[in-house]
Amino acid sequence: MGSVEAANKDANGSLTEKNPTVVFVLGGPGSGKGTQCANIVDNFQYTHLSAGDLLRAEIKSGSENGTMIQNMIKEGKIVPSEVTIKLLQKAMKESGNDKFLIDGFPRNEENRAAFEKVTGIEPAFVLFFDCPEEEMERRLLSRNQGREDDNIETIRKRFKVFLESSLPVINYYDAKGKVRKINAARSVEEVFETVKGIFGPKNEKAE
Ligand SMILES: Nc1ncnc2c1ncn2[C@@H]1O[C@H](COP(=O)(O)OP(=O)(O)OP(=O)(O)O)[C@@H](O)[C@H]1O
Ligand SMILES: Nc1ccn([C@@H]2O[C@H](COP(=O)(O)O)[C@@H](O)[C@H]2O)c(=O)n1
Repeated sequence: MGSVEAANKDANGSLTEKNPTVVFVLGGPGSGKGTQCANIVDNFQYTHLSAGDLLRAEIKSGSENGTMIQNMIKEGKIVPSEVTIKLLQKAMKESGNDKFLIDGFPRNEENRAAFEKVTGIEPAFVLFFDCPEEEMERRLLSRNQGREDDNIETIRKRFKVFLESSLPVINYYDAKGKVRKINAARSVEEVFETVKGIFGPKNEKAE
């Protein structure tokens, strides 16, 4: 048996010897996080969990939190950690995997500290997709997925929240040497070449 110090908590917050590997995937709205996560899942043994997708699914499910979440998303605000972390824990448990790309989380200091406290999990590293606002704005306005927050008014609010609340989280992990910063203002293929180099051959899926 390993030491308790070496142990993590499982998705329900109980101590376990199992060590899930978590990679946080961060970057501004429209920087290409979801697109690159899909490529990573195709090539490596990771499960992709998008906090935004989980919150949108929660609205659709008719949950009692649905209206609150919908209003927060429309305003580009960050939903309280308690809600998002519960959704992430459930999805982690249901996946049966132990390697996760957690996309769009932690979005602020409250998200970061609460996740660490509740799960005991520290990320292996943090992918940071760095992209100029003008490019992110162009991408979001032509995404055409019917998202209620892909309008110029909400996009501006999301950019502000990214700068004020999410960048400090990236800086926190950068000070710990955990950030892998990627120039996201290139083609999807070029960005993925860099991403592949970060994951390396170890977790690559067999052909
Ligand atoms: N490197 C790229 N070059 C051009 N367009 C891209 C690139 N990466 C993604 N896109 C497109 O930009 C849009 C936003 O990409 P994506 O949804 O992956 O971003 P995101 O960071 O996950 O956004 P959000 O945080 O808003 O969910 C999509 O329409 C996607 O097809
Ligand atoms: N940790 C998070 C992640 C997302 N949200 C809310 O969802 C919106 C959309 O997120 P995407 O990652 O899909 O762009 C985001 O603007 C927030 O309103 C959240 O609250 N907490």
